[in-house]
Amino acid sequence: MTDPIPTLLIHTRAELAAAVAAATDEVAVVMTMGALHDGHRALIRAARERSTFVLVTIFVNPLQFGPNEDFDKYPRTLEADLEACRAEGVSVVFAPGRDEMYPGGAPSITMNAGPLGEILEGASRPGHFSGMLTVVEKLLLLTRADVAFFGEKDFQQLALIRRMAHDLELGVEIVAVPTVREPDGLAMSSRNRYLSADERASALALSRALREGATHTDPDAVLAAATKILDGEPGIRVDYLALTAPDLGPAPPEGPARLLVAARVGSTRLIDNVPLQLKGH
Ligand SMILES: Nc1ncnc2c1ncn2[C@@H]1O[C@H](COP(=O)(O)OP(=O)(O)OP(=O)(O)O)[C@@H](O)[C@H]1O
Ligand SMILES: CC(C)(CO)[C@@H](O)C(=O)[O-]
Ligand code: BAL
Repeated sequence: MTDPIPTLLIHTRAELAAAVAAATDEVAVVMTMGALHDGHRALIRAARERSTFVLVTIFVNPLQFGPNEDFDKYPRTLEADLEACRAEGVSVVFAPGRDEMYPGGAPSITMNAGPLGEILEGASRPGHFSGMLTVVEKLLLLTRADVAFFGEKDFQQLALIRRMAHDLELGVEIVAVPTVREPDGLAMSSRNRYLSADERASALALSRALREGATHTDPDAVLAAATKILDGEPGIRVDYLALTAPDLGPAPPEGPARLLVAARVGSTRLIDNVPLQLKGH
């Protein structure tokens, strides 16, 4: 059903300030890099349940891409994104250009993601989390967000944003939304559109491995079951398979814990994770 309030598309900080000043409800923010899919729409719906004023940001942030990553080819689909936002009753879409986000060029002062920014995704993508946190912090301030919604699909990102909000007293509530999957289990991701049919079939090994691992309650059995499936799929190159606690520290003997995976399928890098119920032993 289309919301009766038309979605406003804006590109500048001045327009954003005016839109936020006119808000008559909590400012509920969903940050994205565009190429919206049903995972993003779940975030938007969660935000809509919370507030009548939902603000979606669309910005492919150059600061969080490494020199050999996919910044240039990252899908940019503003018209379709706007349609999705209209259908979900979004009040405002803020889609700034690079100069609007980083006037004067790349900032000389950026966020430090700390030790949690160095492991897993951070080890494979140096500087990624510093760039991500820098833009998230700027967007939280520019939107004057009361509450912001992030997907569990990017679990380490979510953990870091929570920690930044806590450690720096940002005064914003961070809400996590569970991962939305395709019917066959593949976690939705804008990068799935890079996959050929064969690569997509290979990519299913990630969710299958996590699902199989999560049927076990002993950490060694979890890892062994997941590894067996990943090793049996020649079309992927595993970057890491890791069992961690919710804050991404070492896993405790009792749950809750999480199983995370990252792998390359052709030239596409995908990530996924699931919660675990571990038993003490
Ligand atoms: N399948 C999903 N389920 C729930 N949330 C998701 C899903 N995919 C992305 N999100 C969330 O949407 C927000 C914006 O993510 P982003 O625009 O990077 O999309 P993406 O699909 O993760 O893209 P990519 O993985 O290609 O970078 C993030 O909070 C992210 O965790
Ligand atoms: C949070 C985010 C929008 C910051 O650029 C991005 O990392 C993403 O889309 O997950
Ligand atoms: N989806 C997380 C943002 C990134 O991969 O750059």
